[in-house]
Amino acid sequence: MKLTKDLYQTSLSLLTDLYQLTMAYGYWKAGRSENESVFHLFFRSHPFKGGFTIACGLEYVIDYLDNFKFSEDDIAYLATLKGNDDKPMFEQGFLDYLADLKFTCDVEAVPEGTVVFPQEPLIRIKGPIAQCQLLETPLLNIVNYQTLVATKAARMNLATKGEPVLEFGLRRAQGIDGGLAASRAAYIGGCGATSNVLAGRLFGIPVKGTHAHSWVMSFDTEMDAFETYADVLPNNCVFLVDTYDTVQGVRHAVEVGKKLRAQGHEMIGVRLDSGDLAYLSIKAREILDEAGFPEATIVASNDLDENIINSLKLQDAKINVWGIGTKLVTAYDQPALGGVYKIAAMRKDDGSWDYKVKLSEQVIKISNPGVLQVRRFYQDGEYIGDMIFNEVEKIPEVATIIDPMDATRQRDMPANAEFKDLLQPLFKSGELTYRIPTIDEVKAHAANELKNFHAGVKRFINPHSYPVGLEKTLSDYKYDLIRDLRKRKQS
Ligand SMILES: Nc1ncnc2c1ncn2[C@@H]1O[C@H](COP(=O)(O)OP(=O)(O)OP(=O)(O)O)[C@@H](O)[C@H]1O
Ligand SMILES: O=P(O)(O)OC[C@H]1O[C@H](OP(=O)(O)OP(=O)(O)O)[C@H](O)[C@@H]1O
Ligand SMILES: O=C(O)c1cccnc1
Ligand SMILES: [Mg+2]
Repeated sequence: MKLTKDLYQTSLSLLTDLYQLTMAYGYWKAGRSENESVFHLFFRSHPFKGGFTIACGLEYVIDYLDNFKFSEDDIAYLATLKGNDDKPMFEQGFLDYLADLKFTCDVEAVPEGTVVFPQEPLIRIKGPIAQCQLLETPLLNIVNYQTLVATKAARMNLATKGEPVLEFGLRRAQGIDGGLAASRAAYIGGCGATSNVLAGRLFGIPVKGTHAHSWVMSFDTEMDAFETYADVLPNNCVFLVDTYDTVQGVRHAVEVGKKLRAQGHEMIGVRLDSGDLAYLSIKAREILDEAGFPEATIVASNDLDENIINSLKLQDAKINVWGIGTKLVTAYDQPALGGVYKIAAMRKDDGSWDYKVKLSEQVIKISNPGVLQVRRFYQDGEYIGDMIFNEVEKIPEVATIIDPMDATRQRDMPANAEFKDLLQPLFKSGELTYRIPTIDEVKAHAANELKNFHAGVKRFINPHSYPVGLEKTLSDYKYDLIRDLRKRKQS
């Protein structure tokens, strides 16, 4: 395969599971492909046993939808697919339909960087069912991973309490696109910069870095290595001090730092990459301070995550910059977000909606019917609860929310609370109507959002569960529908 030509210049419309295409074929053949439907993309529980999730990936989704089209090359490939009888899987009429297909859906979504909760639709797609169906896999592929990594990054940045986190993960990321998407999501989640130069180029993220052990090892002495680096990049010196003996390494950095200063440059600092990072950072701080480098930064790296950062903070570690790779970009302790995409309504001939529910023995897996919107209530600058409601039905004055997992848990939102609706219009009849924010706006939005939640939601151990519920008439309707479906199942 010629990687760049075949993979990166192809249309992404085939980036879907085969069953989406066979279902689209079925809808078309049965004369149902244009029937209007509503699908929601949502997840069922927070990753990392946490209390919050940062929505991410929407700009990719917008780009995907805006370019959604089957090229001649795609159609030619689909024409080669065969069924079990060795005959073409799809008839020509369907391939012609795909070749002429234009994206015509209405799309609403929660802006990237917004803090979101289980059961809340992140994206809502309304339009011809064949189109909605084809989008399930690519949308989940994009949103699940970026949301996961943005959330992991936010947790790590909460742990460092404002000290910069540098994302160093490219070498451990899940392939080429994984590496790029991770760098983007990590930046949105709060990281200050990435080592990934292509991500810097593509997304406008700051790039930063130090040097590796190989640099030191390629010289006869550590001093030689530091001095040569200082000659070449006098304004970019973060010396990696742990190749042989960390304390000795810090002393060598100080010596080179003094020479740099005499030449009018300032050493940025040192990096620790092994050993007891609490003990060694305290020791390094002492040496640097005594030698007249109180401003020198101490960067730490080595399999860090939010829990180790917390522990290092408790040990009074003197680390000011945190380099994190593997555990960030692989979302190490939970490598996938279980986001799903479910149908929630079909338009009837008389123009009204036929609402849909997926039954399950597990309450958490019963889907929510309706054309859903999320209303977030706030009081005195703090978010107090979210209400999932059916936008096309009238709702009572008093906002009562009912826990979708336990109908006995309900509460009324105060009448004087302010609110905002989270899902914003992106596409109207297939036309993009949304101003795509810059990545720095998205990052700032995520940081602001997190500030507005009670600290309990953000703690790592047994986080407070923020109130999210179904609006009362929606909840009642859902239970009626479930009872109805169960009765039908029995008969
Ligand atoms: N003071 C500390 N408290 C808690 N965790 C720490 C502390 N210092 C380092 N760690 C973490 O402990 C792990 C140490 O990993 P490991 O046992 O491989 O040691 P190492 O220093 O990398 O060893 P080596 O010297 O062989 O490279 C890393 O995840 C590191 O972030
Ligand atoms: O530890 P991470 O969070 O993944 O951060 C990135 C790591 O990548 C580099 O070393 P690498 O892991 O390639 O080698 P080493 O750990 O064996 O030195 C670097 O020195 C960091 O330790
Ligand atoms: O610049 C660094 O220090 C760096 C970059 C990638 C991985 N580890 C460290
Ligand atoms: Mg390593």
